[in-house]
Amino acid sequence: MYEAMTPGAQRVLTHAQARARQRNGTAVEPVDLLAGLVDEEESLAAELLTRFGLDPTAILKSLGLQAGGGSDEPAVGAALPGPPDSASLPAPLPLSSDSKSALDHAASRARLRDRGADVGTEHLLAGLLSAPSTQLADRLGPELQLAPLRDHLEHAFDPPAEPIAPLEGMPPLDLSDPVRSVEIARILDASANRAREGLRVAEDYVRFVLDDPGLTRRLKEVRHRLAEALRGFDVDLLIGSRDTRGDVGTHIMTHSEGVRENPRAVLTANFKRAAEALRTLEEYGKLVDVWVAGRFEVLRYDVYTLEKLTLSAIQAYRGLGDARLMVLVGGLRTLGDLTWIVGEALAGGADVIQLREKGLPDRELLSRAREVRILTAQAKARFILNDRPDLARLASADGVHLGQDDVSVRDARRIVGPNMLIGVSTHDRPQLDAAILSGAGYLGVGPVFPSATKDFAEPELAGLAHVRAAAEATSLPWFAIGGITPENVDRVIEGGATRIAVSASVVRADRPRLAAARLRARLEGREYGEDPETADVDDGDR
Ligand SMILES: Cc1ncc(COP(=O)(O)OP(=O)(O)O)c(N)n1
Ligand SMILES: Cc1ncsc1CCOP(=O)(O)O
Ligand SMILES: [Mg+2]
Repeated sequence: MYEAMTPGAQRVLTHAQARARQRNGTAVEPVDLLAGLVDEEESLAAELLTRFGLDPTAILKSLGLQAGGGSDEPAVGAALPGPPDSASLPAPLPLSSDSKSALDHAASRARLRDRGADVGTEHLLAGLLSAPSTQLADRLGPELQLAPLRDHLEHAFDPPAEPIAPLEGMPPLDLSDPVRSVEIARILDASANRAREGLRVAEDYVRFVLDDPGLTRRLKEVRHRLAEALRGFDVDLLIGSRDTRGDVGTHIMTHSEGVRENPRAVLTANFKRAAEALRTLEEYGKLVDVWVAGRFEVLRYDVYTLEKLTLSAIQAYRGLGDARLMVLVGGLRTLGDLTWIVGEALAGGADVIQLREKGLPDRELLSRAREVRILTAQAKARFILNDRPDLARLASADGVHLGQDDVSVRDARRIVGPNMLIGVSTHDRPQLDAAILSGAGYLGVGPVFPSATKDFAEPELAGLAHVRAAAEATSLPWFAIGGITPENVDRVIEGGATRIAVSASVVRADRPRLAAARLRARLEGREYGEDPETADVDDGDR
């Protein structure tokens, strides 16, 4: 197999050997091959990764590896400064069966056009992404989206299609014919405008309706990248070909285009408009330059992702928009203790109850979850179950909360379906960004202070800095958590939090209802006792 590869691809295999040895592996696995591809910096594969926004350093980081770990060993079969001292080289590790399958895929990609072709780094990359057993997408973080590149590579090596015989009476498309190129330029120009406008309308929604800095920044970036990609065309030709008054399409409007029921309908129509326009730019762009066309393809996938993130933010808002005080209940001896404390927290003003039990048998946990479901439904409050998507579904909870070591949002979504809220704990800015991208519906932000409920080592405290970072990053509902009490809650609010999640300061308080009411008052900007509705908290007897 080695001799049928380009020198670059051979070097990749050598790097992969080094990577496998570094992690004390007994065989070269697909992750080693991917790392080997990244190590070979000047290659077609590296160019493709960069073109599809996959930063090589981020890939290595996501695999838990460091840059520069590739081998300095001479490549097998490469032009060498002198003969390799084969006695000093360690015996090569075998390829795992998944790696073999990836190389088989690579070879078949290389030979689609030419049976005698050598396997290059671009084929290796295609093989790695397309061989089902390698499952590289699962190994990489959610911020690294392999799908657009994989889809691109799926047909990148297809043999050129047979030219289609022109239909009787219709001339073939000839771009050297000025009239024809003007027609294509008109299509490209109109689509560029539609894409720009659609993106701008969507950006206005996330900026002014959702007030979401993160989504606004992302949409702006996409608009800028669109402008850059359009520079790949002859801009003068595009504008020169514009004939808005003569465009028959400008006078035709369907009923559905004229009616928008609410701002959300405006949003979805415009995401769709932008994606469709990008598809047109991609398809007709191929007549001008395939590489430029590829950039529109990547942008279209980004638009789909942003549409999904925006719709999740709206859905999360619907579910938790007005919720401010989440109380985590758990560690209670009996069902009676649990129902009492939940009732007190709700009476004091909690609008979300999270059941957080560690170590109860599943059957007991489910039965308690069902009880909390009933109590929260009666009080029109939300119910979140910690850690367990399966039981959250069985108990008809409104949401499930996941930490960094719990199952991923993606896997939880497969269990709970499309509508349940999924909350994610975050302890720093990268986790916050990743949680937003993963489609989380709300976020936990902490620990802000040392907690009496869960032990954290000093360096694990995220502190108020993380609260301030969250306030700047997103409009998704997020709850500051960790050691928050009526005494320190003002500092958290000053840091930008509008919602908090607490446990000990309510559950272990002498008067839980009063504690919840004091926290609630501060979240609403009141002094406790100012509002006649809560001024006289009537604590139930324990
Ligand atoms: C709102 C909220 N934020 C954070 C957490 C903590 O979740 P996790 O990190 O999974 O830790 P455990 O609670 O499972 O110990 C939470 N539960 N709720
Ligand atoms: C589960 C968890 N995760 C971060 S802080 C925390 C505990 C919250 O409880 P408390 O309000 O008692 O600190
Ligand atoms: Mg957890």
